Amino acid sequence: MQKNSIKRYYAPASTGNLSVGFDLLGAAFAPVDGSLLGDVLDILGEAESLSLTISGRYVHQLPAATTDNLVSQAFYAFEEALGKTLPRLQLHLHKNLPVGSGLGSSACSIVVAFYAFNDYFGQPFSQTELLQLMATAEGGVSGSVHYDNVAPSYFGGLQLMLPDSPAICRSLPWFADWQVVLCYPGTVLSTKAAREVLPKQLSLAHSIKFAGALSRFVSALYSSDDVDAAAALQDLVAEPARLPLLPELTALRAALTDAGVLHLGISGAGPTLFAVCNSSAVADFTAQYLQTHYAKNQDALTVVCRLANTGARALEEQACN
Ligand SMILES: Nc1ncnc2c1ncn2[C@@H]1O[C@H](COP(=O)(O)OP(=O)(O)OP(=O)(O)O)[C@@H](O)[C@H]1O
Ligand SMILES: N[C@@H](CCO)C(=O)O
Repeated sequence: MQKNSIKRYYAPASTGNLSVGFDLLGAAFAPVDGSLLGDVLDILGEAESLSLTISGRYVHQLPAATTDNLVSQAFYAFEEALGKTLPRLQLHLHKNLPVGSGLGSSACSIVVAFYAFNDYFGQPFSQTELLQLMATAEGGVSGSVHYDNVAPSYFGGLQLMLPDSPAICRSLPWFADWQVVLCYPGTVLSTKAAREVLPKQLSLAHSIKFAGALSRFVSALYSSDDVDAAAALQDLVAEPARLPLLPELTALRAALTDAGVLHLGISGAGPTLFAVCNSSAVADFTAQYLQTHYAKNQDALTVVCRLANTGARALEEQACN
């Protein structure tokens, strides 16, 4: 029997904001146990028309029509940006991230799709062009263009957005001993809805405080000052407005701070929470604590992670009959 090879691509989960940098900071994460946490896209071959099949733990949270899937939409956006008709692909998405979770689920599917198409069709777009296409697609979902999920999912690491500079974002240092526990409770919170509650304006004093906290965090990273970096992790923009959507946060933060957690914050637009820890013992305790006190149903997901040093990539080619 003849064997065909399928092309397999992966992009990691991400946390936008990282509390201190609303819309300007984002990090990609990978489980400490070496497993993958993100969506996988297979290009099975070419066909007369575009097709998309989907499997995975969170397939039930996706729109029923595959034409509404961001992966299908990414194909047509990629083709339109290229300005020429492309061969139709047979695609299969492994939907491993929960939708409307704050784990950058939409960004993850978008990133893996654009990355895969660019690789498959011979890299017609530069990294910056591809990032812009990803951000535009993400903006179509959330209602406004922000790079803090697509950039880390594409490049990996902790990314600072610099939208007015040619590179759009830059990688920041991180602390080797920092682990991040991600806990998705199993309930859906749409990014669009969580953005509608945000303040439309900030006062001058508030803007200065926000800029000061982000500058303090970035400066602490470059100075290898983990104590000051942890102290700077304060959300002065989104959290006050979103707290009514996540009423458990205050009590969880108090309990986990007592247990040695450096910071507990909202991952992206929520409802996932992220906890920064500087030892495996505290991270493991935190994962158990959040799973017991924050997880709400069978869709819940709690993972102890480290920063993902690599972002979107091709996985080893798979042989199939
Ligand atoms: N492949 C896909 N992955 C994720 N969402 C998809 C996909 N295809 C279509 N969608 C739709 O896109 C929307 C994604 O919503 P939203 O941006 O709130 O989720 P999210 O990306 O998980 O959140 P966040 O950006 O806060 O992490 C949903 O309406 C969902 O049905
Ligand atoms: N910065 C975005 C991230 C969404 O995941 C927000 O908080 O709305």
